[in-house]
Amino acid sequence: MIDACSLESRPLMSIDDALDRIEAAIHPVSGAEKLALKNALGRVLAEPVYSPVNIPHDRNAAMDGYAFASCDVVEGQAFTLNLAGTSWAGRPFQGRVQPGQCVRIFTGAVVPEQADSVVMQEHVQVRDQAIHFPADTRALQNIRKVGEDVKQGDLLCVHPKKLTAVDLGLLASAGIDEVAVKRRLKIAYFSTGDELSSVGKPLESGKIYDSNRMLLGGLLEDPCYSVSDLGVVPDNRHLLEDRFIEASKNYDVIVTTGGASVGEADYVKEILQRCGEVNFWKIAIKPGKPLAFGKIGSCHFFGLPGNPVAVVVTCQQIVVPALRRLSGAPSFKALRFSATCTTALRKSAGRREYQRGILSQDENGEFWVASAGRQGSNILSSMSQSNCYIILPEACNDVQAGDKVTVEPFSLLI
Ligand SMILES: Nc1nc2c(c(=O)[nH]1)N[C@H]1C(S)=C(S)[C@@H](COP(=O)(O)OP(=O)(O)OC[C@H]3O[C@@H](n4cnc5c(N)ncnc54)[C@H](O)[C@@H]3O)O[C@H]1N2
Ligand code: MOO
Repeated sequence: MIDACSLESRPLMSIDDALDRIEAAIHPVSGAEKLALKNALGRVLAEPVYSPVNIPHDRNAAMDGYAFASCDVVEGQAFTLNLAGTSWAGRPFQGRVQPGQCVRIFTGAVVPEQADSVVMQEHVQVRDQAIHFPADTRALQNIRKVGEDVKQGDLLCVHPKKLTAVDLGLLASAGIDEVAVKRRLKIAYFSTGDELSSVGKPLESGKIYDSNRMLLGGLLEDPCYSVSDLGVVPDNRHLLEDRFIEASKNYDVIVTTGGASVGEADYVKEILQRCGEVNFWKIAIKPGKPLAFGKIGSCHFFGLPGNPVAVVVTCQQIVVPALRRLSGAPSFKALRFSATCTTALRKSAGRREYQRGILSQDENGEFWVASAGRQGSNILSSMSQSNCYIILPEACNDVQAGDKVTVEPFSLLI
């Protein structure tokens, strides 16, 4: 698709252009499967769901109290009605409410057909079977109408939608016990590098523990993905090429880390070019510059840089949005807003930087952010201590304490 030499000499592509190229290259999977509702949390709905019923199904009481007919009320006058029986939630009153009668009723219980009002029990006086209603009793209150939440035939859940706990509750309230969801994506990831040793083994001289597979395993945890850890592949052209080709036959997406740059043992982009297509390589972000995106056969390929923080940033900012698109989920924009930076930040113009920050909110609602410390793309400890990205635009230089910066919290809870 693109030749290697021209890739080397180009100015770096912006992350916005890279995201546009990914959007153009990736189309949602078409396969779907039926799932029991209780197993569908986090999955992407494959078709819209309409309600087969009215919710509520029956008129029912919103309060514990007494149900009566408004025609028994003379406005502005106290009145007394005789108790005809009880309507329990799940066990409706079976008889007819005659003029001059009322029914004991509990929240959620069906309101007898002849009644149109419920008064809270705190507002009446009970003497034997006679219920005394005060002069200020209001009729036509405290009744939930048939279909007031959802009407039969209404759209319950739009598609595409990633089903939340609330959606499952809503679908259950309509009696739906099975939904059609998009099939799960098959994703493989592996680390590349001769220096890597898996955790659990003693560390030989010159080796480091492989943290990237642990990172990716966590970052790619999602009910829409079936994720396979394919281990560590050494820096060997033939082995790597074999692994790429083999994995591309069995997975929708391959994510690798390491070997994406220009060192003598960095083979990822070269092999991707030989056995597939490179869509782009290198983007103007820090960390994460030497990211390679392309395809081998029908399998999408993300070659992430080896530095662990670059893995986190590229996975969150680039791979996850791409996977969401492929899974059929609607696109999702992370919340970004302005905060006052309390520390100076080093930055040179050129690449967009995703610095690690610690965000807080004061009692006046103002947002403040401080650097989480050292920003090297090998410094995973400051990433672990941070709770947001401080996003510094390409053209931005050093930031002074007191400057406004854009932040993106890792979660909505800071
Ligand atoms: N001459 C240049 N050198 C480098 C450039 C450049 O443009 N010109 N870019 C730098 C940038 S930016 C990055 S990011 C790294 C990325 O390099 P690679 O993707 O080729 O990654 P490696 O060289 O394999 O590893 C980099 C670093 O990360 C450690 N690593 C690798 N895998 C793991 C793992 N699974 N767990 C933990 N740590 C890992 C590795 O040991 C290296 O220290 O290139 C710069 N160089
Ligand atoms: O892009 Mo690298 O991740 O800056 O260090």
